[in-house]
Amino acid sequence: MLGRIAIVRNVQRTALKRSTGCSVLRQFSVQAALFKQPVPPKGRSKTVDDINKCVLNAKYAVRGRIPLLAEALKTQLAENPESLPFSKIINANIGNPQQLDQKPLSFYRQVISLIQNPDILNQLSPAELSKLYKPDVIERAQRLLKDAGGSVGAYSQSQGVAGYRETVADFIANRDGEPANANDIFLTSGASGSVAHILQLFCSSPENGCLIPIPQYPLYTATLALNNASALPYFLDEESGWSTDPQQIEDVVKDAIKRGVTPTTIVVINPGNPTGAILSAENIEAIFEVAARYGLVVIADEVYQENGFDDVEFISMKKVLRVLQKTQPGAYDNVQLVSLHSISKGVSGECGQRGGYMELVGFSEEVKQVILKLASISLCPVVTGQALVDLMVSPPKEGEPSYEQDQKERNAIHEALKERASLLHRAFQSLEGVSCQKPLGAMYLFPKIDLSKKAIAKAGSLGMTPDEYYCKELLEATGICTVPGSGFHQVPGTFHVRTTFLAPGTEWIESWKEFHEKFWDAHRD
Ligand SMILES: Cc1ncc(COP(=O)(O)O)c(C=O)c1O
Repeated sequence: MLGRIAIVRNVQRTALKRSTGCSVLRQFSVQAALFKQPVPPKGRSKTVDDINKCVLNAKYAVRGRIPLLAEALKTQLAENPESLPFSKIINANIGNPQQLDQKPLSFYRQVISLIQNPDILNQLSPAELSKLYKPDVIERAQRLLKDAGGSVGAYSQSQGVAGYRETVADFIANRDGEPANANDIFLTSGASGSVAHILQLFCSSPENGCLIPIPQYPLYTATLALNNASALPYFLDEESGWSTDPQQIEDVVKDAIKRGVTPTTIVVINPGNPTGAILSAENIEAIFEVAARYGLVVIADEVYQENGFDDVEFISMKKVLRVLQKTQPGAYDNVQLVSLHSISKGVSGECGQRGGYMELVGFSEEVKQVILKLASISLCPVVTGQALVDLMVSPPKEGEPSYEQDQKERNAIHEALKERASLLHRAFQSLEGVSCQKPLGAMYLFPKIDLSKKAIAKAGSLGMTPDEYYCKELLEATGICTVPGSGFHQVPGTFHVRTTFLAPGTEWIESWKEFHEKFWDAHRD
């Protein structure tokens, strides 16, 4: 009761204080007092103005304005299929293979089905089981379950299941011909989880920063924005197949230091997203030279290492580092490398299952413990995602029962991707005002579109960047959803569009060509 009276008095006092002639409020407070209604104190609801500015500043173009418009059009199509000039949305905006009809590899899913439902293993007789699953599927499922402590529903070690990390270490050792240690491997929720950990560690304020390639994958600028750290762009050279210029990298480092920003890390995406370029061993050596001179942690984003075409060999950064360390003893001992891989890409395409790993090279035990602490804050990555990492790095081997079927499926995916990449590349080459570097790997093309002054002015009048305007018009005319090059950053004054070549069929390529011709004619200067 006393509390209520106090509240009423408060209301009266506040109303009186604010009133200065406002009789309505005074009347209200008198009424409230009369009826002795409790007026609970109320805090202000939070609005966008209250949100952490770092979060507000972070941008992520692959799920930006154009994909949002695509979602709205998808809903419109579902409600009224005749209302648009196309019958479906083609999601060429994101490297999400299974959204675009890529079939999951049977071996993976058979093993996963058993570890998710171990009753099948435990309750069926061996004869019944062998009718459903090949022996190597059963063996792998049993091993994965045992390594995980019996159930994938239990938290694992924060660093990832030890047995799975052993498999990853074996894979790296075979790939590079250099030893790898399971203690240096962290299993993560996709490569994105690794990036979040490493950038959080070394990029924590505007006074330190990370060198990122331009064009870049927006995960990097977004994560740096979340950490309120500086992105230090270095430009890839489009005309020479998106090559990396070590002199320019060094200039960026020197310039940052002059401005009071300490460069701590450098990102190298190889094979490149969105460029599709693959770095040569010489290119990689030159990057390590700069990294060694300025003490930069090298983040090697190698999630597309399986996506190579035209026999251009992918060489891991770890392998090149080890060669440098052997041939020039002492000169590269200080280099620290974090290399990333993921189940989302390659022929696996298991983006939704969130699995990946990072290998740490050249870090002290103390630093690794801090990374472990960071990993333990989110307990552990999804355990089935971890199991898929094991499956990705150790597919059925020749002579094993699932080998032939698995190879057939892998080759079919690989060939389809290669064919579509070259088809789309040829289509872009044939379009007026468009040039496009030949993709050597990854899943994307990044054509340059020399938009006219008229198109640029029209975009400005709509409050859009010119490439965003092109993407919007493309989407509204054909249903093809792409990402404006500005989301990946680009040389000022140039305009690009990023598209995946994952979408099946060729009709969408034809409708893009038709759209472009009309757009071009309508926007001639
Ligand atoms: C270059 C690059 N790195 C990292 C990622 C994130 O991959 P994940 O799904 O493993 O988090 C992507 C996704 O498209 C990517 O293109």
